[in-house]
Amino acid sequence: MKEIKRYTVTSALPYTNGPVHIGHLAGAYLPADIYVRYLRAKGKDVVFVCGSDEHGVPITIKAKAEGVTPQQVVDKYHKIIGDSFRDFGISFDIYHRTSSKTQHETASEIFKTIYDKGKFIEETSEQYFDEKAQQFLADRYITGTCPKCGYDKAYGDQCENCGSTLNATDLINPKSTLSGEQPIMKSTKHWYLPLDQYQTQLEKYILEDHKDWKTNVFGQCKSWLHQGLQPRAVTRDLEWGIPVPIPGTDGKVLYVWFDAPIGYISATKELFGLKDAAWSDKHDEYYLKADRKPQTSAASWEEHWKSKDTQLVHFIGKDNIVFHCIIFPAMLMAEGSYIWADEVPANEFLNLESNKISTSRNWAVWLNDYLVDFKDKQDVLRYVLCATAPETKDNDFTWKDFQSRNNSELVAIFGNFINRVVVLSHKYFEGKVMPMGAMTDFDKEVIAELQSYPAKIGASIENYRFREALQEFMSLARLGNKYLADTEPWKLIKTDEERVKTILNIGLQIAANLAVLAEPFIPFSAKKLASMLNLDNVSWDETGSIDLLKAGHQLNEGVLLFDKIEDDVIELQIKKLMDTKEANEVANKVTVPAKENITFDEFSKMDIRVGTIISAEKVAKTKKLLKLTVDTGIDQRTVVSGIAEYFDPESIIGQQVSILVNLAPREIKGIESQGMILMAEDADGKLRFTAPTAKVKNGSEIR
Ligand SMILES: Nc1ncnc2c1ncn2[C@@H]1O[C@H](COP(=O)(O)OP(=O)(O)OP(=O)(O)O)[C@@H](O)[C@H]1O
Ligand SMILES: [Zn+2]
Repeated sequence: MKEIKRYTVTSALPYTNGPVHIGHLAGAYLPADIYVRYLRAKGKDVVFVCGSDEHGVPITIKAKAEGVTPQQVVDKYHKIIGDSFRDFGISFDIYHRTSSKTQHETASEIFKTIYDKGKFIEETSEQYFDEKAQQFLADRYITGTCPKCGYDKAYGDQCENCGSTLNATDLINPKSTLSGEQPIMKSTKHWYLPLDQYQTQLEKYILEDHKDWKTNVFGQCKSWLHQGLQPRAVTRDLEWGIPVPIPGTDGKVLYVWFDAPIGYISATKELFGLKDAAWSDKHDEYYLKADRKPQTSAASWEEHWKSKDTQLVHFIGKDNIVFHCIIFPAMLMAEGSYIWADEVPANEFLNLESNKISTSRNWAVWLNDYLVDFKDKQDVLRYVLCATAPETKDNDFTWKDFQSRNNSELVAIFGNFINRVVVLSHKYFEGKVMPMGAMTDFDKEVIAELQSYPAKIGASIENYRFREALQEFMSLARLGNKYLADTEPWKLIKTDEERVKTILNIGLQIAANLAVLAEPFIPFSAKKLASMLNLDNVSWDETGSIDLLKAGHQLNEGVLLFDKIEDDVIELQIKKLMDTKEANEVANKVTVPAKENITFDEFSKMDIRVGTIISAEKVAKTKKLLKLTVDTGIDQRTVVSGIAEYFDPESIIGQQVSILVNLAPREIKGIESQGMILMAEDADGKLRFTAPTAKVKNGSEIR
């Protein structure tokens, strides 16, 4: 085990083609933030860096679609994303961006070093070219069928269905996303990182030295290495990006995945460069903390990237594993002077109400929207996303679960305990901490349990088991709640005030411990609680003690930490999602092609009439069927119709309908159905009656 002197913690650079959603948070940002806040509370040296990933094809596609420049696209989302991270309490030391000068310099320098060492392969090859757009088609400029899984919307660099990393030339039936045309082949020169030459070194690095990585991460790496690594192009024929830093390469830029991870390095560089003079000038631009410089004694950014005693930790989602565990380390191996990731605690994916979160389909809970709709409730989302984080397998976020975790855990357990102990202290002892008297055996048991929590929570965090850590934390809140419920100070106050002093002292010590231990998870509430308790500057290592608040210490007024979230608030969010779903269905619905021609005689065989529904009831034990009685003008007959999901029986009595009366009767669920009601099916799948625009006599023929 290496001795760790300092930590460099990174979260995946969010791609600036949209705001951040709850999937991003659960995958790469919230766990990192919890980890870093914990390290800070432990007094460790740490920098936490991130920034916007601003290059690459999707940005240029978006810019084109919106009629603006790529720079305008990234400026817009850099601000939306940066603001929302800050307001959500993601405590980056710097939120940088890859379009910055420092990034251009750093990425160019690293490329140049590898180039000068002769470690790239230079190769002219045939690449797809769109003749209409006069452009080479890299990455997302080309789509086609994935050769691995057959998905027909795979991109030139990756299949989002099976997760395979692809080369554009692997695609079956390639099409340009610029013109929709089939591209031609044209030769062009590119630089390749020969990953195959690093195979042995990577195998040792991962398969031998990092058997401790999370199973999902280790498993993916193993399968990559097992397949055998191939050289990978690290340049592209594009305008938007970091120009290839060698002469005669006009119109070529660095591949976005070569550029992006270097963003972590340049962010750290920028941070250290700003330490003095420029510190206050750059607060807004880089989301620096006015009140807190990074907690590190390192003299330069290099110590955080080149020292063997630095622990480098990348927080990412599962689709980024190969880039962080194989490609980025291989780049740094080729460069030669950097350390490689020590830990890559990648998460699986969070889904939303059983569907994959998607920026393009607007199936997401957007952080910037959440912060408006749930003002001052950052901690509720932080709590729920941590409690349900997809640490070992994909997981689902639902609004009902969000509501119930708030109401039955945060409000009913944690909030309730804090409220009781603070309110009672004010009521009985003017908000003063009373001295501890004789302890009962139960008191001693509770205190012993309290003492075990900081180490348990800490160990879970250090092992990247944030859900478990949060559960331990809540167990301590539960312990506090139970302690008061069992000792019932509100009853004892009439007979034994001395005993109540001890009970509330113990209760307040638990509350004070919770204030410190809560900080990594729910920092806004931790701060409120600490201020209620008039508690400051307690470090993680001081917790577990029953001496955090001295006898005679004055508490401040109590405030509620959490409040109940009502049904209507949740229903509104669910409705938003339903509206999105409907809009997507309508957008995706293709009109069914026309059927084959028929003769007039064939048409005339159908006897369609106008009738009126005169009674309707649900068919027992079915979801879809209604039993209708229809006055057809000829007779009154029974029709079984599959419309129960769309209409209440009572609401359709009196409705005029079109009915095919000479359809041969048939038995449905034991009822003879004599005819068929004609319905129109809308794009969203909803059924509507087809009826004359004004009332007509029952039995009128439709011809
Ligand atoms: N649903 C999700 N669950 C967990 N992690 C996710 C999810 N979606 C994205 N991530 C992670 O968030 C980080 C930033 O993602 P990035 O900006 O690259 O967006 P993305 O993966 O293209 O997502 P989207 O397609 O939804 O915009 C990455 O590490 C990615 O793995
Ligand atoms: Zn695929």
